[in-house]
Amino acid sequence: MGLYTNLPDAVAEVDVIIAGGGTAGCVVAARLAEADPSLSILVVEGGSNNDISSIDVPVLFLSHLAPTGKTNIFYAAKKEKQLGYREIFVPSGGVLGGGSSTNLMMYSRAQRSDFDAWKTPGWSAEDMLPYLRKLETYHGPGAKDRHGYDGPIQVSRGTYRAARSEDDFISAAGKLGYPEIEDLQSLDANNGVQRAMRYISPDGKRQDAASRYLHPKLQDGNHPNLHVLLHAQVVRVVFDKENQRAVGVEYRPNPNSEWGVPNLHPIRTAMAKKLVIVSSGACGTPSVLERSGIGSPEVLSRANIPVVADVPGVGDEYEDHQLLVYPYKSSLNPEETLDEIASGRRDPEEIIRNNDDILGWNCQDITCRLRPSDAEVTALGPEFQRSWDADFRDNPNKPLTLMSLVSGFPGDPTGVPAGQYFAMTIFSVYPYSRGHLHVTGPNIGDPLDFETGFFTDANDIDLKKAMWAYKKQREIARRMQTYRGEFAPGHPPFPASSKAACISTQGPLVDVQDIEYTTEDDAILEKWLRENVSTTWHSVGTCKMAPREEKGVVDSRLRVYGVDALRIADLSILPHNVAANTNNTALAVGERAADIFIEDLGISK
Ligand SMILES: Cc1cc2nc3c(=O)[nH]c(=O)nc-3n(C[C@H](O)[C@H](O)[C@H](O)COP(=O)(O)OP(=O)(O)OC[C@H]3O[C@@H](n4cnc5c(N)ncnc54)[C@H](O)[C@@H]3O)c2cc1C
Repeated sequence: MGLYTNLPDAVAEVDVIIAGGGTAGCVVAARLAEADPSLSILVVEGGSNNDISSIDVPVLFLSHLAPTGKTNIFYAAKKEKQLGYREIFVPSGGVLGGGSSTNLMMYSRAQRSDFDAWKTPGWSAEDMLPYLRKLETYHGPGAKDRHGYDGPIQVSRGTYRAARSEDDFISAAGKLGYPEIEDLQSLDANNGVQRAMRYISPDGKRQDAASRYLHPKLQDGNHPNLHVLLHAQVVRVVFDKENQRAVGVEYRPNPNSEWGVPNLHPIRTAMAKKLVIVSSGACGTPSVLERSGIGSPEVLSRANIPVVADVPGVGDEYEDHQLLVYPYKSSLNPEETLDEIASGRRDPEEIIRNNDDILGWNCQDITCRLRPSDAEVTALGPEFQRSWDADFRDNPNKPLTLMSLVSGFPGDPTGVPAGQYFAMTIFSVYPYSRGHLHVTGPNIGDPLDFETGFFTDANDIDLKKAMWAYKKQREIARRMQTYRGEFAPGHPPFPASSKAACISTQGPLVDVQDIEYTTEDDAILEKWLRENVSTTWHSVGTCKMAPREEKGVVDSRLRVYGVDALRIADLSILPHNVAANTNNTALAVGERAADIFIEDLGISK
C-alpha cells in the first residue's frame, strides 16, 4: 500500500504532486489514479493517516474540536478590536481526508444561485450538478434527478436520531411560518427546515474523502503508482531555473504531529514532471503560494520572499461563515441527547463494545435555511433594507442564515450542571466582512498575519443578521415542548427586569408571544455577539477563481496566474460564498478539478 512517512527514492520524482490530502485533495488523487493507473501521483499530507476511531465513529466528533487535539490544525487569528480584542482559532482538517475526517458530518449543498453567481464558464449550477451527483450514494428523500445513487460518499440519516427533538423543532418552526421541506438540499428549496441528512453510511460509519476515495485505490492492487506521504508539510513549490514552471515541492516532517517523528530529516524535495496541485485548504493554500513567491509584492517583500509571480489576490478576502451557538435546558431523556457521553457519565468505550446504534449519530438532527419577513427586514433599519433589496429580495433562492438543532450541550461540559440540553447553532451566510491570511516570513514556522475580519463590514450588516437570527432562534426554542429555559451563560446577559431575561420553566410555555427587545437589550445583544461570534470552520475564498485584476489567483481551469504547471483545487478558489456547510462544495470542487486536470494531462477516460 503506497502510504509512507519516509519517502523511498523511487517515489521522489512522480508525474503529479498534490500538496495536501484533504477533502478535495483525496478526490483529485483518486480520480486521476482511476483515469490513468500508469500516472504516478504523490499526495503530500501534513497530518497522519485517518485510521483513528474518533474519525470512523461519528458520535465521537467533539474530540476533534479539543484545542489540544492533533487531528485539526488551529489557525490563530490576531486579536481583533471589533470582536472585543479576542483571538479566534480557526480549526481546519489536519489529517488525511482533511475536514471531511474531522467535521460534524452535516450534509448541506450549495444553492443553485450560489454556483451561478460565480459567473465562471464550466462552474454554473447546471455544470456542477453532474459532479454533485457523481460524488454521492444518497439514501434520502427528494427528486431522483437531483441526487446520485452510486458515488463513493454515502449520505444517510445514520443509525440514530432524536426523533422527539426533530418533531418538536419542526412543529415550533412551523408556528413561525417555516415549513418542513423534505429535501432542502435540492439546490432550489429554501426558507424551511429539514430532518438532517449526514455523511454517515446506513451502518453508521463516517464518510470521509480519505476512506471513500483514496484508501480503496491504495488497497485494490490496481493503482501501484498512487502514493501518499504522511506527516510531511509542504514548505513551498519549487520552480525551474527560469522561475516559470512548477517542478516540485519542498517538504519537512510535521513537528506537531503526535504520530510523526520530529526532526527525522531536514527539508527535502519531491519532483513533479507534469503538475503540482496545491490543495492545502483555504487556510493552508495561500501560505504555500506566498512562501513560493506567488502573491502581492508588498506582502512578499515584508516577508523577505523573492517574487516569482505578482498575484495580489493571494491570501486576501478571507471569508468564513460566522457562528453563534445558543444552549437551552430541556426535558429530553438521557438517550435523546449527547450529554451523557460528552460529560463522561456514559463510557464511550462501553458503547463501542456494545456496538450501540448511537455510535452512528452526529447529534445535528435538523438543518434550516431561513429568510426574514419584509417587516423584519424593515425593522433592521434603512442600511439593512438597502443590502437586502440589492442582494436578497429578488432572489428567493438565497437564505439569510442557516440554523441547526443540536441534541446536547454544544461545547465543553466542564462546569455545566448534569442534565439534558439542546442548542441552536446559527451561521449567517454570504458575509460582507472580509479578512486576510498572509505569511510574515519564508519559513513554515513563521507566524501568520491572519485576521478573520468578522463584523468589519460597512454599516454592520453582518451584525444585524446575527441580531435577527438570535431573536428568531429563541422564538423557535420557546415554542418547543421540550424547552425548559435558556442556559443563561450561553445567552446575552439581559437584566432580570427585561422581557428578554433568561428564564427557567418547569413545563412548556403556553400562548407564546414574541419577546419585545428594548434599545438597551439590543445594545447588550450587540456587545454579546461581538464577544462571542466565532468560526463555522467554513474558510473560503483566499485564492479566488477570478480575473487577476479582480483579486483572482486562478483562472476557470484552476491555473495559477503567472506560472506554468501549478494548479489549485480546494475551497480557497471559491469566488463567492455558498449558503451551505462547505464539505459538499469541497468534494464537488475536487470532482470538477479532477476532470479539468484529466483533460489538461491529455488522459482519455
Ligand atoms: C471542525 C469542523 C467541522 C465542520 N463541519 C462540517 C459539517 O458538518 N458539514 C460540512 O459540510 N462541512 C463541515 N466543515 C467544513 C468542511 O469540512 C471543509 O470546508 C472542507 O473539508 C474543506 O475542504 P478542502 O479540501 O478545501 O480543505 P481541507 O479538507 O481542510 O484539506 C486541506 C488538507 O491540507 C493539509 N495541509 C494543510 N497545510 C499543508 C501543508 N503545508 N502541507 C501539507 N498538507 C497540508 C491539511 O492537513 C488537510 O488535510 C467542518 C470543518 C471543520 C474543521
